[in-house]
Amino acid sequence: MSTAFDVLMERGFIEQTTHENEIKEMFEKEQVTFYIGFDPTAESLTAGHFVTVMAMAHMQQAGHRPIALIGGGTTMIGDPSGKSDMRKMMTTEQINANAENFKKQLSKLIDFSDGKAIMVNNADWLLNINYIEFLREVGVHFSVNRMLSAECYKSRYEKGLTFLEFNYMLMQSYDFLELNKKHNCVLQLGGNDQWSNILGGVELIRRKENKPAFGMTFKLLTTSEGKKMGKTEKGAVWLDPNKTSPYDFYQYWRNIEDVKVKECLSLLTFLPMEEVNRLGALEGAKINQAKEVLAYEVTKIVHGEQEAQKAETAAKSLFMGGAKSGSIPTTELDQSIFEEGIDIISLMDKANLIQSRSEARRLILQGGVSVNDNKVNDVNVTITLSDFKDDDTIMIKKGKKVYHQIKCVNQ
Ligand SMILES: N[C@@H](Cc1ccc(O)cc1)C(=O)O
Repeated sequence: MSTAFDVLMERGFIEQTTHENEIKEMFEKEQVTFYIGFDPTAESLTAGHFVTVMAMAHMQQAGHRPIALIGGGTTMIGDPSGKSDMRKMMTTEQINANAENFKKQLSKLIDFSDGKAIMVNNADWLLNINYIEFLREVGVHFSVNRMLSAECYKSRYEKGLTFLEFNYMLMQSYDFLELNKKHNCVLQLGGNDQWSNILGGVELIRRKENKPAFGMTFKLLTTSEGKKMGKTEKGAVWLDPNKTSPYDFYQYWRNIEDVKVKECLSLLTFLPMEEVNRLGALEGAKINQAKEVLAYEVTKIVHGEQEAQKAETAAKSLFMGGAKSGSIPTTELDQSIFEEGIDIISLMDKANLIQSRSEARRLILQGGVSVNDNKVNDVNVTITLSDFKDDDTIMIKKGKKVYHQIKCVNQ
């Protein structure tokens, strides 16, 4: 029997664990109550939160009990972990409104019926803390020297870390202690940027209560350039359909970089690993099949099957509609060119789509060129025979409106 730990490990979620062997053993023996915190700093959860939500869902499916903590109290402070600037201070009204949205979204993704999961808001205990009592009970267990060397604050020393934010770690640690006492919560999970905050809570419970407590962090999804995934030129990819339409949401995953497809299938869908491995091994033009499955599955989880189907149909018909209308300018090129392979810029040049190679390069880097509905991310990408569809054509899209067909002919 594979445990929740095995599942998360096999799917590539786990980045760091505090006590790996004990955690493994615990997962084998008992139902574990664990928690993940979400600070309602915006109107909606984002694609960035989605990895941790998926981990929560896998844990729940394996029979463990999630606590989703909404950080109504911690958001009053603002987590400085990994941030180069201090966040704008938010009003209580903003925080409460966002918290309501977070609750609704989480309730769609995790099963909260019959106590199978618990939702809490740390405003309920943090807002009433007595300063002196808190310092004597909690503050006494934290070493300022150690806190100053924590990885998560490194990026802040240039611009300065305020005392307000410096307290954040203690607040999050206190949450874990509170949940440990109230709900017997023994494990905190989170993105890898949360490692120091999680460690703070683990050590607080161990010192103050003399009880076991554990922490584990997950991989953060990044692009091949190391930037946070789930962001577009227009901003974050939101889970709220009013902020990012199910169609745009679908298209984001449909146009993901080739090298990220397998990782996303593994972390963001429930497909069995055999299927993830099969799809992840597809190459050349076939990788588009894998991207279609990814986009469909992620959209289904977040927006439901109907919206996923609609988005898929719309994406396909937009592309096919363009291709079939007949009015699309077409350039015929000999098959030998594609047997050898031709780089995208030279191909666009042959089709008279560009004034200069530097224009083409700029366009591609801005994400303004796609081939067969796949964004070209690399100026050196080579087009070969395998990119052609059954009717010997490929579609190049330049900017928002210019479609151009390349027909492969055998002269
Ligand atoms: N600090 C976490 C959110 C969080 C808040 C309170 C907690 O107890 C745990 C986690 C984040 O920024 O993502």
